[in-house]
Amino acid sequence: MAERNIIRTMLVETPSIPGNLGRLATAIGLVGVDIGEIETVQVGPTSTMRNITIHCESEEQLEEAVQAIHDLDGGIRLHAVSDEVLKAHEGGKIQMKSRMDIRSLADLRRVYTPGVANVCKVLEEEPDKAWVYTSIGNTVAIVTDGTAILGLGDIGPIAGMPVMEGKAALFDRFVGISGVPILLDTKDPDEIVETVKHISQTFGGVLLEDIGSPHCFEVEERLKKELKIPVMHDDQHGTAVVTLAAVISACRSAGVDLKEAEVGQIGLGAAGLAICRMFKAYGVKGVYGADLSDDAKARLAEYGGTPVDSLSELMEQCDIVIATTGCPGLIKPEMVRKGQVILALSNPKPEIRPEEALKAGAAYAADGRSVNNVLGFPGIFRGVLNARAREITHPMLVAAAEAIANSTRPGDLVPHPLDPRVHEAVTQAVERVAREESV
Ligand SMILES: NC(=O)c1ccc[n+]([C@@H]2O[C@H](COP(=O)([O-])OP(=O)(O)OC[C@H]3O[C@@H](n4cnc5c(N)ncnc54)[C@H](O)[C@@H]3O)[C@@H](O)[C@H]2O)c1
Ligand SMILES: O=C(O)C[C@H](O)C(=O)O
Ligand SMILES: [Mg+2]
Repeated sequence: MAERNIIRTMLVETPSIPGNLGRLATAIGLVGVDIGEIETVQVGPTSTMRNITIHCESEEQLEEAVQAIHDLDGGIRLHAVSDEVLKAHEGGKIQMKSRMDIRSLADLRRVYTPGVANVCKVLEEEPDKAWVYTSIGNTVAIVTDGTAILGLGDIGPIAGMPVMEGKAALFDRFVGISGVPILLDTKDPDEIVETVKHISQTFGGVLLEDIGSPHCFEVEERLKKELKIPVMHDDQHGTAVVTLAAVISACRSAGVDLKEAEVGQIGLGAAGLAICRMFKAYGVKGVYGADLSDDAKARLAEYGGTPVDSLSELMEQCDIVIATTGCPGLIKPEMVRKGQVILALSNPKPEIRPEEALKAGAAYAADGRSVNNVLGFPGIFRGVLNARAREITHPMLVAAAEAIANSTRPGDLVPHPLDPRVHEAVTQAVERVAREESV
């Protein structure tokens, strides 16, 4: 099936004559557009108004659908076409809310002055109690400099805010953590590190998001060293955790020993390099990697991977291929080898669509919508915050990957992100390792 990323809602009026809705649906379907929800908004004496959600491959296809409805006779009328996704973003996706009700003067005095002063004094004497008497221990900064927003590139922090708000919404929804987006107007590693250090007391942890390579490596390493709270670059380690989980599942289903498999990676930036490091540490012997940048390939070699110059050579050689380039359509169906596992993880569009890869002979294929770090980062942070761990360690990440793989139904590569059990399983696994490490 083709990628249908353009989602619109059409407000259509149909005269109340049986068969009209069928004619309308047929006209839309004939131009190749998918129909999603249909909501009846008004039933009048002579006609019915409905909101019809459609999923299109391109703007041209959307135009064709609009024209097809205009061409219908019998009084069917298209009143409006709206972008519901854009509309859903009006006002933003998150907000800071009070957990206390303030209705009486007594409430006011408890929440605010003078009552609050006593709490301040308690914390002055014992700052550690901030984890009990403030929201710090349940709040994570989501920090970006806007340099690698999804696969859209260096589009700046403001353009990246919808992604950061999305991550905050996921934190809240899956593990009850308050995520606070922080947009940095600098790409300079020294300035990023200094800024995050100066604001870090506000938070129980720091999630670095969509910070491009190679400066993301230095930024994360320095912050991990200099801060007393857990820091994780999601695009590196969140992605590596989920990728390892998907590959463990694929190998289980196929009866293949992952350690003996040949793994090929296309794109060795933040995500790609961390995946290589994770696989090598897991004991995978053959990790091969291609990238446009020689520096990126040199970094792969430092971690024990083998750089490869040609994409087709890599595709030919490897049992498992993982792409994180941000380059849609980079893998052509004719490059796919029968029986391969293909994870084309770039968002918003993959290097090859799973349907295409499977048709071309892949045994398992997935894209970045399902093999997505949303399966990892919420539970990883919940786990370390529960245990009050000061850092996120490699054994915690491996435990998270195994928890995700163990929560996967036979035949699937990863669990569904809306299944609360996966976030609970990751939380418990990470918390257990964190507590073991602290004794
Ligand atoms: N599914 C997920 O959970 C997930 C997580 C993180 C990143 N990603 C996706 O991975 C992609 C990369 O993200 P990143 O943070 O690693 O970015 P990045 O900029 O750090 O790395 C991208 C790398 O790909 C290389 N590259 C670009 N075009 C290439 C080509 N044609 N052939 C070979 N190499 C090429 C670049 O040189 C760079 O080293 C993005 O599209 C992002 O959405 C997905
Ligand atoms: O944001 C996502 O959906 C995953 C990942 O962090 C990415 O940058 O693509
Ligand atoms: Mg990201």
